[in-house]
Amino acid sequence: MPTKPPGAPSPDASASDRRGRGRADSKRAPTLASLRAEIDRIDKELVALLNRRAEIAAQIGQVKERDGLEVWSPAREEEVIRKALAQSRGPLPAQTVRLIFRELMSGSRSLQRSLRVACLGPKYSYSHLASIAKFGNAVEHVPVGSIAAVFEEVNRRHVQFGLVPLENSTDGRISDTLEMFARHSGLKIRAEVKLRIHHCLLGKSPWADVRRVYSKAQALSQCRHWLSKNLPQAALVEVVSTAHAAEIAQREQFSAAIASRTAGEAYGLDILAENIEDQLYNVTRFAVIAEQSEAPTGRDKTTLLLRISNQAGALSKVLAPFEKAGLNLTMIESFPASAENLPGRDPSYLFFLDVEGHADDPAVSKTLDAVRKRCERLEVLGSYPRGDCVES
Ligand SMILES: O=C(O)C(=O)C[C@]1(C(=O)O)C=C[C@@H](O)C=C1
Repeated sequence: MPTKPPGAPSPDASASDRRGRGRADSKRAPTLASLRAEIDRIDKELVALLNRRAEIAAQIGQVKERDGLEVWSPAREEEVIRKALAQSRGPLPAQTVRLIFRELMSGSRSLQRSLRVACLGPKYSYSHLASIAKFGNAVEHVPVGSIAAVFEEVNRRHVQFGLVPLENSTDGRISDTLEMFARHSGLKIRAEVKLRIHHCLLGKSPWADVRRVYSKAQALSQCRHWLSKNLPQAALVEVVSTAHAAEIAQREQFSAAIASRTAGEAYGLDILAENIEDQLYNVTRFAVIAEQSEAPTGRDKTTLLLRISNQAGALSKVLAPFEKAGLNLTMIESFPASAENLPGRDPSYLFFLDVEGHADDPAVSKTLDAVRKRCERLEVLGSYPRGDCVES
């Protein structure tokens, strides 16, 4: 039941009652100045506490360096955020608590070591937003020109991590990323980021004058019905990223871009329409790629790449051990093994699978041994903590 604010008249109080009580209460009612003084006192304590926390994080950094441990621990960060959300009784919204703790840990991490993360740019692409959602703002986000370049940057050790899109709930797999994994990239998935995607139509011309709409192929596809209904006259033009589309719309007349609200603000465009994605639930899953994957946390997922012979029943034979062990598969994607196929031979297929659990869990490890015997190639692309969906 809603509680009555202190000093508020009860609904049945008479007007003279209220006038009398109003005079008495005005003596006790907090003033703007007294409330602000209270906030100043709390802020003083908060700043001291935040810095105390940062000092301890810096000490953790020294322990990690001594023991040769990695600075970034996505599992621990998820745990800290989960505990903070469970302890919070409001009135701050959960999303605010999450953002505060994300930035707190981002700043603490940067005291231990400065990190660089490559993602598909330019700035304010959804990959960049996913990188901010995972690492916060106290890392160096390095926007590059293609998904292949993200892999390259990590492989050459120009950055510690890369962020690449894996799949979208409306539009399916991101072939450029799967193809890079298929080419024996040698890199591992270290964490996942599930980002809720809200698209905006951004531009400088009135909606009715828009002749061309630029965006990444997946974003155009996710807004296909909205576009055909609302902008049937416009030509749809695919470009490398949504943020690049925003850059073009900034300088070209009668053009618009489909990108995030943040990209619109960054590139000085008007929001002509928002939330134009066809599906209410439009989530892209990104992978953080690195040289190594994560240790088990008890709440993990493993991504596998399989090459299966082109024979009747081969796939069901390969999947049988998962069923026998009661292991849940959360994704399966087939992909032509074009780089490995030879002319004159039946084409073979690669399969990308997500299985719940960590490759070092005894049940998963035993199952993978059985699966390995039934396929032509099995690669563990990474075991990592399962991520929660976050707003972009
Ligand atoms: O617990 C750790 O390992 C820390 O380094 C501290 C901390 C934090 O600020 O809470 C910072 C960075 C890590 O990625 C995880 C957590």
